[in-house]
Amino acid sequence: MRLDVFSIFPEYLAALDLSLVGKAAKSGLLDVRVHDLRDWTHDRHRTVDDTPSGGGAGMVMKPEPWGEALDAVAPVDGPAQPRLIVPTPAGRPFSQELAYELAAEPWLAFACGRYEGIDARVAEYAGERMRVDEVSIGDYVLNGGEVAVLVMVEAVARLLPGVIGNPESLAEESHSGDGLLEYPVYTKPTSWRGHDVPDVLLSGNHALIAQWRHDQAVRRTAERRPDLLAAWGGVVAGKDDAAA
Ligand SMILES: Nc1cc(-c2ccc3cc[nH]c3c2)n[nH]1
Repeated sequence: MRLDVFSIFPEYLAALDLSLVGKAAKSGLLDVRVHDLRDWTHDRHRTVDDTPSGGGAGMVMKPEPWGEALDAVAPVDGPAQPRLIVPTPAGRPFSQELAYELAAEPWLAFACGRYEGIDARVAEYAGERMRVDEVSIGDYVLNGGEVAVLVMVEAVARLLPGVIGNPESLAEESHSGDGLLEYPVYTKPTSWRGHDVPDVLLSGNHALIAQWRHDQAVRRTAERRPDLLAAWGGVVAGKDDAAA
């Protein structure tokens, strides 16, 4: 997978050189290219923003640098076009389902906005030749798209074959196949500062352990994300079990 990221703070994306994504890039599973949007400005101040049409507070990102950046990185007459992801509080919710969908794309491009956002015509223009998704990573407001891109790139990259060591662990995560939150995990020591690992996990009885983990996942989901439980539609062992 090729990933292009456009930002006026390219150093913000240095985190993509680390850990899982960094290793995937070094191994050739990912081709990560970070671009400074100001490389497509032509004035002495490398201007990327201007006042909002119609008035209002703050500044808006000018369309021209974005148009030139997209044309340079994904030429109109090129052999392929990326899927463009634009982080915004006004976007469709990012989800594990969308992460899996994006992980199947050969080429993603991320447009990091700043100020009050990017001139709306940029997404319109890009939409004439590539798929554009305006995406929110949650109902809270950041100062720019860079953090959202780091979140989405990590969520997507870890789904790529060969990126994480044990693909089986993907199946048991929160928001994975069964729609429940993941169960609590423990390791050694079995007793720590007066807190013990649940006995069932030391029993060696794999059927009992699996049942306990499922029950814990249902309980957690009922307590913390009743909305997911409704969607899950599974039979809760008993009202008391889930709520206790
Ligand atoms: N989910 C979410 C996205 C954002 C976001 C994304 C881009 C920009 C550009 C300027 N402010 C921004 C905020 N906040 N919260």
